[in-house]
Amino acid sequence: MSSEDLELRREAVAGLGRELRALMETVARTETPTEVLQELAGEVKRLEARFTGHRRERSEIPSVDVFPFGLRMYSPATGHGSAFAPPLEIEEREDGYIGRCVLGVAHEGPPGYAHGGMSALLLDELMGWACAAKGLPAMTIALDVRYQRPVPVELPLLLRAEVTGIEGRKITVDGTVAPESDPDAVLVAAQGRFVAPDLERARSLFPGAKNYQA
Ligand SMILES: CCCCCCCCCCCCCCCC(=O)SCCNC(=O)CCNC(=O)[C@H](O)C(C)(C)COP(=O)(O)OP(=O)(O)OC[C@H]1O[C@@H](n2cnc3c(N)ncnc32)[C@H](O)[C@@H]1OP(=O)(O)O
Repeated sequence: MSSEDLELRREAVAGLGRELRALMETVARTETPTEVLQELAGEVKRLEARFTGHRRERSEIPSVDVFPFGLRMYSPATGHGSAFAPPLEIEEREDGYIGRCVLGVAHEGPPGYAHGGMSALLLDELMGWACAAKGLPAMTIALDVRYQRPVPVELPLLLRAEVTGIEGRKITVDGTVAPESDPDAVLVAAQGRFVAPDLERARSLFPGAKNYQA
């Protein structure tokens, strides 16, 4: 695919993702009549049939992605093509990574607050980016999440992740979730342990990743 075609496709994937997220939020909030819901289910099913062409296999890397060090368009945390992702917008800083997002009612656990799994998901992802920035694309082996205060939905959030230790292929990372307006008022604090798989293990886990060098 030419670079212009790739850019166009990424824009199309992101555009569809944006509309799907808006739809998920509407669905999670609606009290529309039952018969309308029944009709809409049929319409959505018909829409699904319009996704023709190649359907990627389990381990296949999407044509719009850069794996393992880059863009993941369908990541449930950062993917602009994902209906489920907030999506988390991430930015590299000198001391690690920060992420920004606003969660919706579709991400609710307790009414008005985010599901605890969402905080864990977003922190896990951001911590993974912090590992990759050290040249160690890694997988989580442990995640200790402390929920200090509930995370309101519809509130701009600031997430931080910082590598605190590297021992061979093992990495420890600290992460937090806070309101963007008050970054010191930590709502969730986490510590993650990651392992960068060795080359042989990485090749067998991710057969779709071409030309990967450790
Ligand atoms: C081709 C491209 C490649 C790219 C590379 C990956 C990129 C990836 C991108 C993911 C994008 C981010 C997304 C968010 C992060 C997820 O969500 S990751 C998904 C959740 N995590 C998992 O599924 C991981 C499951 N665990 C595993 O598959 C294996 O443990 C791993 C992580 C592949 C490591 O396997 P390995 O390379 O064979 O490591 P191994 O030699 O057994 O162990 C190395 C050291 O780590 C320790 N260790 C390993 N596993 C564990 C464990 N589970 N518990 C405790 N200690 C452990 C060992 O004891 C050993 O310690 P030492 O003896 O050296 O002191």
